[in-house]
Parts: sequence; C-alpha cells; structure tokens
Amino acid sequence: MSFNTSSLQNSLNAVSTSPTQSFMNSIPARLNAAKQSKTLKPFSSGDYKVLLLENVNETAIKIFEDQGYQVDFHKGSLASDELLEKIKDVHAIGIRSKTKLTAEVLKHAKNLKVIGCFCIGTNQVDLQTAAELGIAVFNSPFSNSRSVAELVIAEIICLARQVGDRSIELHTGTWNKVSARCWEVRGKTLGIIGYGHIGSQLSVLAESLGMHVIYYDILTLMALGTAKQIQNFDEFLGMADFLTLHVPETPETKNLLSAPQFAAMKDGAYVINASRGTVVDIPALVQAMKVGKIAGAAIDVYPFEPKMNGPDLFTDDLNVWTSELVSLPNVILTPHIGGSTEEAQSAIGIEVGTALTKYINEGNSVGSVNFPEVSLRGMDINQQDAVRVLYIHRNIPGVLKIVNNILSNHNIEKQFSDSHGDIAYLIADISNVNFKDIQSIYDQLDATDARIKIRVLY
Ligand SMILES: NC(=O)C1=CN([C@@H]2O[C@H](COP(=O)(O)OP(=O)(O)OC[C@H]3O[C@@H](n4cnc5c(N)ncnc54)[C@H](O)[C@@H]3O)[C@@H](O)[C@H]2O)C=CC1
Ligand SMILES: O=C(O)CCC(=O)C(=O)O
Repeated sequence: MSFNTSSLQNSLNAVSTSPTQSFMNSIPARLNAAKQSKTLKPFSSGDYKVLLLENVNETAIKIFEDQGYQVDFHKGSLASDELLEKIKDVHAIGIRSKTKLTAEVLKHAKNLKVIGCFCIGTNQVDLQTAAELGIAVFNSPFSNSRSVAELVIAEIICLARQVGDRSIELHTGTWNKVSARCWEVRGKTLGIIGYGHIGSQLSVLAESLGMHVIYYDILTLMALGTAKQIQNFDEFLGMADFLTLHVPETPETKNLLSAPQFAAMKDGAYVINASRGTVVDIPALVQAMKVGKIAGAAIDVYPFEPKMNGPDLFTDDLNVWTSELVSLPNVILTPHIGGSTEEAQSAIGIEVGTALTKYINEGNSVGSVNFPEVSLRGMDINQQDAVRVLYIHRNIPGVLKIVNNILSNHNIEKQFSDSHGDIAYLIADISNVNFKDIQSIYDQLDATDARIKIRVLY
C-alpha cells in the first residue's frame, strides 16, 4: 500500500489547527473579501435629506456628512407647523425626547424612510403608525444609562443632606449650618422601580455606597450584588428610604406613584424621578410633601417640557402646578439632563448615526424598535449587474411567491425575510440586472397589493 506523506501531513495540520489559529489564518482572506464588497447606496445619496433636531451630537452630523447626505441641523425642537413643513420632504429625521412624531406628523412625511431617536425612550414616536408607513425607528438602548445612574446617586446624597436648599440660601447670602434631618446614605434602603439598564446600573453604584437595594419590576430579573426583588408593590413601597423610578412611559406606568402609593411609603421617604414626566402624579407629590410624608424629591422629567432652552419657560403655563412645586423645600429640579453628558451624547451620536446610515445604504434594520430585524452580507464588488431590492410589505400569505415571481428573470443571489406583527421586510440581492430592468422591477413590486415601501440599492 502506498502512503502519501504530504497528504497525511496536511490532514494532521488541519486537525491540529486550533479554532483560534484557523480564525487567525482566515483573516487575510476575509479582509480581502470585505474590501471587495460592493458599496451599496441609494441611487443618489447626495439627494438624501436628514433633518436633525434637539442638538443631536456632532458625531452624528459628521457620519451623515461623510456619506454626502444633506443635513439640516437645529439646536431645539420645532414648533408644530414648522415641523410639518420641514418633515414633508426629508428622508431621515433625528430627534431626542421632545419632538412628538405623532400619526398626524408622520402622515405628512411622504419621503421619510427612517427615524433616529438619539436617546433611550421612544415614547415620543407613534411606533405602530411608523411601521405601518414603512418607516423604521432606531434608538440608543444604553449609551446614556450610566449618566442617568450617576445623576441619581448624586441626587440621593443631595436630598439626604438638603444640599439644594443650603446652596440656594448661600447664593442669596443666608448662612444656615444645620444637621437636623440630614442623613448619611450608608445603611439606608434604595427602592428601584424598573430594574432595566439604568435601574440595575444604579443598583451596583448604590451598593458601593453601603446602601441596601430592593427593586420592583414587572419581570422577574436577576439581582446584582445583594439586591433583592420584591414582588408585592405595596410591601416594596413601605420598605424604601429612597424611591427612584426607571420605567418607560406606557399606559401602565402613568401615575405609577400617586396619592395611595405615597401613603404606602415610609414617613420621611425621598422620591426621585428621572424616567418620564407622566410616571409621577406631581399634585399628589406636592400634597405628600406639604404634610411631611415625603421629605424631598428630585425631578428631571415633566409631562410638558419647553421646546428649547431659555428663561421664563418653566412656568404654570407649561404645567399648572409649577409654582407650587418650586416653592417647596428640598426639591431638586433639573431640566431633563439625566442623559446629558459629553460621553453619552457622543456615543449616542455614533450609535444611532451608524444605524441610520446602515439602514439607508444597506437596508440593514438590525436594532430597529418597530421593524423586523433583517440584514444581508455585502455584495461581491465584481457584481456590477447586481442590485439590492428592499421590499417592506404587509404580513399576509402569498406575498413572497408574487415577489419571487417578479424577480425570477434574474438570479436571486441571496434573500432574507422576517416579520414583526403586521409588517414584513424582505431584502433580496439579484444579479443579471440591466439598468433598464430596474424601473420595471420597481414598477411591478409597486403594483403588488401588499406593498408598503420599496427601495432599490445599487
Ligand atoms: N432622564 C433622562 O435623561 C433619561 C430618561 N430615561 C428614561 O428611563 C427609562 C428607563 O430606561 P432603561 O433602564 O434604559 O430601560 P429598560 O427598558 O432597560 O428598563 C425598564 C425596566 O422597567 C420595567 N418596567 C416596565 N414597565 C413597568 C411597570 N409598569 N412596573 C415596573 N417595572 C416596569 C421593565 O421590565 C424594565 O426592566 C427610559 O424608558 C426612559 O424613559 C432614559 C435615559 C435618559
Ligand atoms: O437626552 C435626551 O434628550 C433624552 C434622554 C432620555 O430621556 C432618553 O434617553 O430616553
């Protein structure tokens, strides 16, 4: 029997190559392949218009400008009529928490393909209507979580020591050195409502200060450190010295803390709300503070917030109870700055700016909060006769058969489809396409009953 030593050697080498080694060996080939991916873009990216409101970070502006998109940047949010006017011909919009993209606004947005919420919360957007109109929405799920958690830690200490009041007094010339009803936070109990990204981060920071942490959440969640989940809300309310809210704005969280909940709390407890303004019933809080039940509060978010920075905006005209709230002792009021740090804003700009660009240029919807998450690997650079078809449609039976029939004269290189409720999204790379075929493909897809939005990338 003859024996081929070189093939044995090869096979031994193959077997003895560790996963790490084989990964390393494949890098040059993969880098080469990546270099050779065709850069996809909409037909003319220079025609792409992006409206950026609410001082979205410059990192995002740079990402969009580098793509050649036209950027219209505004420091504040826009008055309703101006928003309706501006949104009607932009392809992408970037907002933070103030701009309300209601069904009415979205219906004006005839060219809008994608919305970037440069923040965590997406309650300011009608997500369902956006999906029905084929508009994908992206956010930044955790880039500002640490900033919020740090602000809350600062507020816990400032409330316990009445720092806000002492500072206001000294600014106006009053020296008032007191220790009555001022406390250390060590050994006190922090109750966290909503143990998600922010709540759990805060839990770790609070324990490092020697606080006991309990939390309440509608989900059963793993406790970090020695924190403890409490299932019964009333029992939970009665255990905490400090209560802080980190829940999204939903119908269930509206007035989550109101008169009955304040009554269930410990005498002299403190309340912190850096979630959404609808979550705490402020008149009930004012009442609980007036009778001494609640010893202090830090509020960062309000049912109505001014559209831009400036004096004389935080008044009773905005929220009827404003003057009563500002007249109470030991109340720290901040203008929705929980996530407002250089670190958070820069990271959010990059994260959401990149997500929008990938959606515009490649159709990649991974990370969208209202859309099926779909992505396809890049196209071979040599495939000059290939195009990518993006077909957003109603999720009804038989659609893919119709679409593939339309595409069947070409070679379907690869395709991926997924659905999210009533909305489905198909990406297909097809080759063997003459330039003149593109219009015909588009028109045929456009004529399908299930169609919501179509794009073709070259
Ligand atoms: N003040 C500010 O500048 C900022 C405010 N926020 C607000 O904070 C909220 C929370 O942010 P994350 O921690 O990132 O969200 P997350 O989604 O990671 O966590 C939210 C938690 O709340 C829980 N939850 C939902 N409904 C609940 C209910 N009815 N009762 C109890 N728990 C409930 C969820 O199960 C989840 O664990 C955001 O939705 C946003 O509104 C976020 C960032 C900055
Ligand atoms: O920074 C902002 O404008 C909004 C922060 C916020 O509330 C969020 O991320 O949900």
